[in-house]
Amino acid sequence: MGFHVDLWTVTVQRKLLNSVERCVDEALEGIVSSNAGLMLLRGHRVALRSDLHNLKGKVALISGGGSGHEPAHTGYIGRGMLSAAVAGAVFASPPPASILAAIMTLWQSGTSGVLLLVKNYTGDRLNFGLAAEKARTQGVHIDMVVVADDCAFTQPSKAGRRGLCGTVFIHKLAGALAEESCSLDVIVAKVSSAVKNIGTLAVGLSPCSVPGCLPTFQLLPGDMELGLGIHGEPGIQKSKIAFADEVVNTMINHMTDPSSQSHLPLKSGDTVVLCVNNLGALSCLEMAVVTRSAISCLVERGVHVARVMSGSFMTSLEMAGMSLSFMKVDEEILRLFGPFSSVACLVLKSICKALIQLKEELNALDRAAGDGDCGSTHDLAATAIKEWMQATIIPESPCLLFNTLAGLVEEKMGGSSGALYSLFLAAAAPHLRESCDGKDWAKAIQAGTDAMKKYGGAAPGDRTMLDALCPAVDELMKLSTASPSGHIAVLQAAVEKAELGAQSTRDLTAKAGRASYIASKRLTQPDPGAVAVAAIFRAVFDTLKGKDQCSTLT
Ligand SMILES: Nc1ncnc2c1ncn2[C@@H]1O[C@H](COP(=O)(O)OP(=O)(O)O)[C@@H](O)[C@H]1O
Ligand SMILES: O=C[C@H](O)COP(=O)(O)O
Ligand SMILES: [Mg+2]
Ligand SMILES: [Mn+2]
Repeated sequence: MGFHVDLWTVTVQRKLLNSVERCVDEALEGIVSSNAGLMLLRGHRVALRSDLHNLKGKVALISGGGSGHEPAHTGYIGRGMLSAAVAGAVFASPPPASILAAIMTLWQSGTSGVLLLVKNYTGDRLNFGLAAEKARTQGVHIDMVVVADDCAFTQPSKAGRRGLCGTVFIHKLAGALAEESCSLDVIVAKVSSAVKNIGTLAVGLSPCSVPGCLPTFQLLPGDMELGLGIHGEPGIQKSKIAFADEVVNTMINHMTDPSSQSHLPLKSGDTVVLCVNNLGALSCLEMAVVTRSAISCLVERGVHVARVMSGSFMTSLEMAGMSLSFMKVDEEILRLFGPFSSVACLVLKSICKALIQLKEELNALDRAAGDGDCGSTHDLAATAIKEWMQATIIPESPCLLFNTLAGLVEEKMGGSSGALYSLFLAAAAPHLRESCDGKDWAKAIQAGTDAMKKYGGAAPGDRTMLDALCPAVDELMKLSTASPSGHIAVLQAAVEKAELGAQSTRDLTAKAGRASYIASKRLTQPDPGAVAVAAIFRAVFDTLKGKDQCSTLT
C-alpha cells in the first residue's frame, strides 16, 4: 500500500499553521492580541502603536515588507522604535494601499512627518515609493530611507545590496531620534549617514520554505551556503560546514575585504554595535557559541564592541543559519542606541568619583559618630561599581541596572549603609520595569526610601542618611507631574533639600545607628551617611544638568 503524501503534507503540515492563505493574518492577530501596546488597522495587514496620541508632534516611523522575517517588522513597534509596520504575504512586498493607509492614519493623528524605513528589495522600493508619492499629493510631510547592508556580493548588481538585519539598527536609531522630537529632515540625514556604516553577511545550513511551497533551495547535509539572502536567495559560495570560529572569521574577513565594493571598512580602534541574528532554526547553544566567536574575532582586530544583540531579529522562516551585522558608531550614535545607559554611565561615573573623593571626610565624620568606616564603605561601593562598568555593558533597562547595583552594593559595600542602599535599589527596581517616565521614577524612589525606613527602623529626625534623603524625595515626587523638560528643576530642588538636610543633622539627637550610643554633646558634626546621600544627589544633578540633550533619565 503506497503512501499518498501530497504537497500539503510535505510542506505546510511541517509547519504548525491553519492555512497558507491566512497564516500572515493569523500571525498578526496573535502578535497584536498578545501586546497591549499594539493595534491592527482594520482591513489591512498593518499593526500600529495603540498610543498614537503620544506621537503628536513627533515623526512617525513605518517599516515593513514581506512576512516570514519575524519579529521584523511588527515586533519593532513601540516607544523609541517603529510607529507602524506593514506586512506583505510571506516573502512578498505589501500592497501600496495598505502602506498608504498606515501613512495617513499616522499623519492624521498629528505626527509632524512620516519616515518610511525600507529594506532594499525592488518590490518594497516600488510599493513604499508609490504610497509615499500618493501621500505627498495629500500634503503629507514624508520621506523614505532604503537600507542596503548586504556584504555578500563584491560587485553588487544594479538592484544594489540587499536589505538585511542591519535594518533593525536603523529602526533603533530613527526611533531614538524621533523620540527626542527631531525633525524629519534631521532623522533622514542622520539615518542615511548611519546606513553607510552597516554591514551584514549571512550563512545558511538549511533552506527555508514558504508555507505551501517546497524549500527555496537545496543544501546537502553537511554543506553550508555563505552570503545567502533572507528569502533563501543564493549566496556567494557553498562549502562544507566548518567550526564556528572559522566560519565567523571567514565572514568578517569577507565583510571587511577592501577589494569588495560591498565591504565595511573596519580598523583597529573602531567601535561597533554587533548583532548576531538567528535566521530561524539555529539552537540557542549554537547562537551563544557564534556570539562568542564574533565578539572575540572583532576584539582580536582591536575593534571595541560597545553593544551586542544576539537572538532572532530578522529571520528567514525555519532556516538554520545566522547573519552577522555590525555598525560603526560614535558617541552620539551610541547614546541614541542606548539613551538611558549612556546617561546612566555618566551619572554612575560622577557618583563614584564624588564618593571616592569624600572617603577621608566621611571616615572622619564617622570616627566622631560611629566606627570610622563610612567613607571606606562608600569607597568600596564606588570602586566595585567602577570595576563593573569597565567589565560590562550597562543595561538599557533601569530596572535591570538597579537590581545589578543592589547586588553589587550588598556584596561589596559592607556596613549598615551597604545593606540600606541595597534595600533601596532592590525595592525601587520593580517600579522601573515597564517604563521609566517621571511618575515611575517618583514611585521607585519612594519605594526605595520606604524600604530603608521599614527595615532600618529609623525615621527622619533620627540623625541618619534619611535626613538628607527624605526631604529630597519629597521634592522628587513632583517628577510625577512635571514635564520631562522640567525634571532638571525638580532635581535641583531635591539636591538643595538633601544638602540642607545633611547639614541639619549637626543639631539632631541620634536615635538610630551607632551614633545613638554616643552622647549628644559629642555629636557636633553632620551625619556621614547624610553627607554621602547629599553628595550622590549633587553628582546626579551636575551630570544631568551638563548633558543638554538629556535633562532627564526617562
Ligand atoms: N537604621 C538606619 N537607617 C538609616 N540610616 C542609617 C541607619 N543606621 C545607620 N544609618 C546610616 O549609616 C551611616 C553609617 O554607615 P556605615 O558606616 O557604612 O555603617 P556602619 O554604621 O554599620 O559602620 C550613618 O551615618 C547613617 O547615616
Ligand atoms: O520579503 C520580501 C521583501 O520585503 C520584498 O520582496 P519582493 O521585492 O521580492 O516583493
Ligand atoms: Mg560605620
Ligand atoms: Mn522579505
